Parts: sequence; C-alpha cells; structure tokens
Amino acid sequence: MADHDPVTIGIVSISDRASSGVYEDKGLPALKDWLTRALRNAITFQERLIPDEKERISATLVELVDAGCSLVLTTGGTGPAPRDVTPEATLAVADKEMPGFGEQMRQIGLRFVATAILSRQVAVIRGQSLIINLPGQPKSIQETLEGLKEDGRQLVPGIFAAVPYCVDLIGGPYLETDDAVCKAFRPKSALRQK
Ligand SMILES: Nc1ncnc2c1ncn2[C@@H]1O[C@H](COP(=O)(O)OP(=O)(O)OP(=O)(O)O)[C@@H](O)[C@H]1O
Ligand SMILES: Nc1nc2c(c(=O)[nH]1)N[C@H]1C(S)=C(S)[C@@H](COP(=O)(O)O)O[C@H]1N2
Repeated sequence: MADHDPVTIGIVSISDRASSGVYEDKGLPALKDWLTRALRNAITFQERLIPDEKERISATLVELVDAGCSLVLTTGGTGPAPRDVTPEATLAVADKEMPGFGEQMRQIGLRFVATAILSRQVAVIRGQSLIINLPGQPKSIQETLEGLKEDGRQLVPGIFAAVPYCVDLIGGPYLETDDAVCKAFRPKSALRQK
C-alpha cells in the first residue's frame, strides 16, 4: 500500500427515511465496500447521512471538497419525486459539469432495470474534486460503478473505469484499481512508471 498515493473520499447517503431511522442505511456500507475492493490506494472516508434537502446537500458537498476529498460519491435523491433534489444541489456547487458520466450511468442502468431513465444523476467538478451522483437503490452502486460482466467478460463498462484519469486531470492523487473489480483506463502518456 505504501507505494500508492493516499486518497480522501467523501460518501454521502441522501435519504429522508434512512437518515431519520425509518430504515437502516445501506448506501454508505455499499459505497465503502465497493470502493475498498476496487481501489488499491489507502482510503480515508468522510461519511455523511443526510435528508433530501437541497441546501443541506449543497453545504455537505462544499464541506467535503473543502476537507480535501478528491472524489465525492452521493447515493439517492436523483429521481423525479418532489423531494428528489440531489442533481440540483450538485449542479449548484459545480465549477464544471461532466455530462458523459450521467449519460453512461443511465445506459448502464438500463441493462439492469427499465426505470434507469428516471434517474437524473449528474457528475461535476468542484475545485480539485469529482462529485458523482448514484441512484438510491443500494444495488445500483455496484451496477453503476462496475458495469455489467458475464463470465468475467465486461459487457458494459462501469463509469469508475474513467474516474482515475479524471482525478489525474484535476490534480488529485494517482488512483489505482484492482483490475478484477474494475479495469481503469488511462492514455499511455498518463501511466505512472512502476
Ligand atoms: N440509503 C438507503 N438505504 C437502504 N435502502 C435504500 C436507501 N435509499 C434507497 N433505498 C431503497 O431503494 C428504494 C428506492 O429508493 P427511493 O428513491 O424511493 O428512496 P429514497 O429516496 O431513499 O426515499 P426517502 O428519501 O423517501 O427515504 C427505497 O424504497 C429503499 O428500499
Ligand atoms: N443501475 C441502476 N440504476 C437505477 C436503478 C437501479 O436499480 N439500478 N433504479 C432506478 C430507479 S427505480 C429510480 S426511481 C432512479 C432514481 O432513484 P433515486 O431517486 O433513489 O436516486 O434510479 C434508477 N436508476
């Protein structure tokens, strides 16, 4: 682990019911589990469990970026219901939008469930941080990040394959993945010599 850059990652579960204790939050454990399996870097997690309130979500994202998170993943609140405001709260703190992530996430989701088109999820850059919205269904976390595999063959690439190079480009740490979970892509010129 010593030769990998350390990274701080913000994980935010956004759900009225999980944050008020109506049901147990499965979003933060699913995010932590997947990231720990996928990344070879030592990760410090900054975790937040909050209700679907736009100002609260935006303030949490700003706080996590200011705390040095190179990557922030949210789960929940991306649908069409009146209280689903995660995309608006994310865009409100954006320096740049990264539409390719949302497009690919919905394409991946459609391989699993027809209602994937109901997710308005976005990804943005704020400062030196990449912020990505994932849907609230805990199973959608692995689906979206890892994509679809069959007999070990990658049928649909997950969006995480593009995350390490994106983090390079905004001046973050060099993220290295376990290829068995997620094979990241970088142009040859961006590969770090071993
Ligand atoms: N954080 C979570 N932990 C566990 N299960 C969740 C979580 N978020 C969503 N789910 C599950 O996914 C389903 C669909 O997500 P939905 O968007 O309706 O939830 P939600 O936005 O978290 O709802 P609410 O904010 O009202 O609690 C939920 O009914 C629930 O079973
Ligand atoms: N990969 C994936 N994407 C998915 C889903 C899923 O199960 N897997 N659920 C969909 C459903 S049912 C909804 S309503 C939207 C929005 O969910 P959210 O409001 O919980 O964020 O995400 C969609 N995207």
